[in-house]
Amino acid sequence: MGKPVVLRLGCIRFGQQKWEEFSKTVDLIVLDDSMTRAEFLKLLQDPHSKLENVQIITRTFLSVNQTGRFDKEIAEALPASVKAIVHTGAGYDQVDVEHFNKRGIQVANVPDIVTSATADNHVFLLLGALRNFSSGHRELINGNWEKKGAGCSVTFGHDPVGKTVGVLGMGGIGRAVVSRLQPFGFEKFIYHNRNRLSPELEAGCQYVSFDELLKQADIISINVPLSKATRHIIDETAISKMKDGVVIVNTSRGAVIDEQALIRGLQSGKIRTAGLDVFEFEPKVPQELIDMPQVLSLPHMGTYCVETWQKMEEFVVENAINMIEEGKVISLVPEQKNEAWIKEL
Ligand SMILES: O=CC(=O)O
Repeated sequence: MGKPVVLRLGCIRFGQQKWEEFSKTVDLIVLDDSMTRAEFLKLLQDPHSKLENVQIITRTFLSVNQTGRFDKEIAEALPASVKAIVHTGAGYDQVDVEHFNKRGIQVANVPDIVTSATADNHVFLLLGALRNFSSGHRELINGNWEKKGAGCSVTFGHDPVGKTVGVLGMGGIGRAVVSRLQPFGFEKFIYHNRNRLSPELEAGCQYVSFDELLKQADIISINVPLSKATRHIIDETAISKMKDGVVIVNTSRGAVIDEQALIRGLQSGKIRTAGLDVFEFEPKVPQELIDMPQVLSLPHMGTYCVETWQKMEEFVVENAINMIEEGKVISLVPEQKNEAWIKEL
């Protein structure tokens, strides 16, 4: 029997050693970076192409630039040999799981490894937005400190004291954000999830409805995955229910917020400041958001730490090895866990 065939989409940055060892045990296919979606689809459908027997496909977030989303069209075009898609990241919104389900293809992500780095990034943006550090940073970079003197024209920020943080999405990352923020002296932590957590996981945070969270929070910390249910969950209506001068922090996915509504909210002052790592149409960022000094922004760097990234890339290999040896990935995405065909494996 030949070696298992693995297709890797996207490049490896820090986990080369593990990938190199792995590549000795499999037939690893790496496609050219310049490949387009049309070329990828053509290759998948060609019965004589090198992808004919591929069993496992690993992909990175940025490989979407070559292949586009892993949607119905790709799911249906995959050769029958494909048994698993392993995504290098926690958020797998680029993969429409239902269509892979229909074909009995397992989908895996990298859940826990990203938690600390993403939560650190969130806390940086939250404190930075609360303190209006983006405004100060721009004054310094633009030379206004020297010209105008101490304080120049920076807008003052606010203390954590007396403020309520509303956490939308208290999964692993939301909880890590709360535990990091607790020593800073915030007044209260409230959260909203589809389901209430156990008291142990709540760790002193109060469970509230979505509307109550919007109404009570001085700072809204967004940590929900992007899905049909959460796309534009923060829209014009939601923003209108928030406190005047609210701070919004988003490190999950841009499309959780209606970006145009966010811009209007910032322009009117309803939203005082925002800390953003993610944008609705990445890598495109609206000029309004770039120009506003009250927006502290990063180009989706939540997991960009050498150590975290290396572990993510290595975990993808572990998932692939488990698939080869046991017929199952390690970290199956939650929506597949109760599928009958999975239970039979
Ligand atoms: O955005 C990063 C991730 O989903 O891991």
